[in-house]
Amino acid sequence: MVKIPTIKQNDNTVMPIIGLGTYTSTGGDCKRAVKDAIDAGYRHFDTAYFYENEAEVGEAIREKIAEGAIKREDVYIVTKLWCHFHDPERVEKACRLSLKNFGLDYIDMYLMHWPYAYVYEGDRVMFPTDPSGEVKLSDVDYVDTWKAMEKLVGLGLTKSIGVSNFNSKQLTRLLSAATIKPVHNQIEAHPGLSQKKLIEFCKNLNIVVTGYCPLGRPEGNRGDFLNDKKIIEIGKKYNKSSAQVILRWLVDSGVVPIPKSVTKSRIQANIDIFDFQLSAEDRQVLDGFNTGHRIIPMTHAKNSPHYPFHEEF
Ligand SMILES: NC(=O)C1=CN([C@@H]2O[C@H](COP(=O)(O)OP(=O)(O)OC[C@H]3O[C@@H](n4cnc5c(N)ncnc54)[C@H](OP(=O)(O)O)[C@@H]3O)[C@@H](O)[C@H]2O)C=CC1
Ligand SMILES: O=C1CO[C@H](CO)[C@@H](O)[C@@H]1O
Repeated sequence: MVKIPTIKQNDNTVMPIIGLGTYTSTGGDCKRAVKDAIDAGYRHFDTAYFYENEAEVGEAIREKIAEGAIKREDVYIVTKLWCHFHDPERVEKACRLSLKNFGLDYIDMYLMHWPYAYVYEGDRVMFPTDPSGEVKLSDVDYVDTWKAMEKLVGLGLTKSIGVSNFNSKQLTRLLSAATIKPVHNQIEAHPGLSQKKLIEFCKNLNIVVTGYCPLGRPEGNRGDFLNDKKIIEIGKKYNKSSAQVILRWLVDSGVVPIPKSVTKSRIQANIDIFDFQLSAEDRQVLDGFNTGHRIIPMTHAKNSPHYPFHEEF
């Protein structure tokens, strides 16, 4: 079993520096993946209300606790408030819904999934749309949503709170109003979008960056970075796969990656990255892939005043 290093965060909580992503893991695959991951050594799990798999993640963890394999305090569970729950009146209810899905009494990290909001039309209506098919945006300010999230910590529903997909200006504005500082900013990070400026910005504020789509979200045989000859060649030097090289590069870049997999061998391999060190030269090669291209631009929200990607970083 791999022993994953941990990081101490700005609220004194501690988190493993790589986790398991779970977006699109459903239908039994998710539960099996979380259990395989626990066996492999993972102790950090990333999900969201939006992924509709909190129940599977919770079931896997509760079964592993019942088996005596882990204790609740050994695992770090991250989930997220979806955009239709931003109205401060809905935040506590949304968090309690997630806890009910998990079958647990606290979350480790509750993130605001995006800075922009949607109109609420029901708990399960994730993308409320108008007759022309446009997503109905709401003008709730993320600062007001954050104020409601701060109360969740006092209620003991979550140990920590953080944000996702916030740009540097939004973080600055949030910090000027916050009583509790965000612990995380979860952002897209992979060789094509290395996010050096935002990572440095967050580091200076002592905010941990967790990185989504760390492998560039490969699907089927469309491997992009995973099939790249230069990355494969680097891997050969260390007897590692291109996925392992990329994940190690992210960790060395100050990012906590959360690769998703439902494949046991990949789940195991993706954390087997702590027994080698990339040379400065190899890290530079990885740095050279940055094009700034986003896999997840969420352009349907570009007219929201809180859309994050109009800024440089
Ligand atoms: N905050 C946010 O807005 C967002 C957060 N996220 C979070 O980040 C996580 C990771 O991002 P995600 O979009 O899933 O993309 P990833 O970059 O993690 O790619 C996942 C894909 O890579 C495959 N894969 C995993 N490991 C390997 C490997 N070693 N070799 C080859 N293929 C591999 C998986 O296949 P298979 O499962 O079949 O093995 C899956 O198809 C999400 O699952 C979610 O938890 C993601 C997007 C946005
Ligand atoms: O977490 C997420 C997973 O990916 C989705 C896009 O495919 C995003 O909408 C969402 O933020």
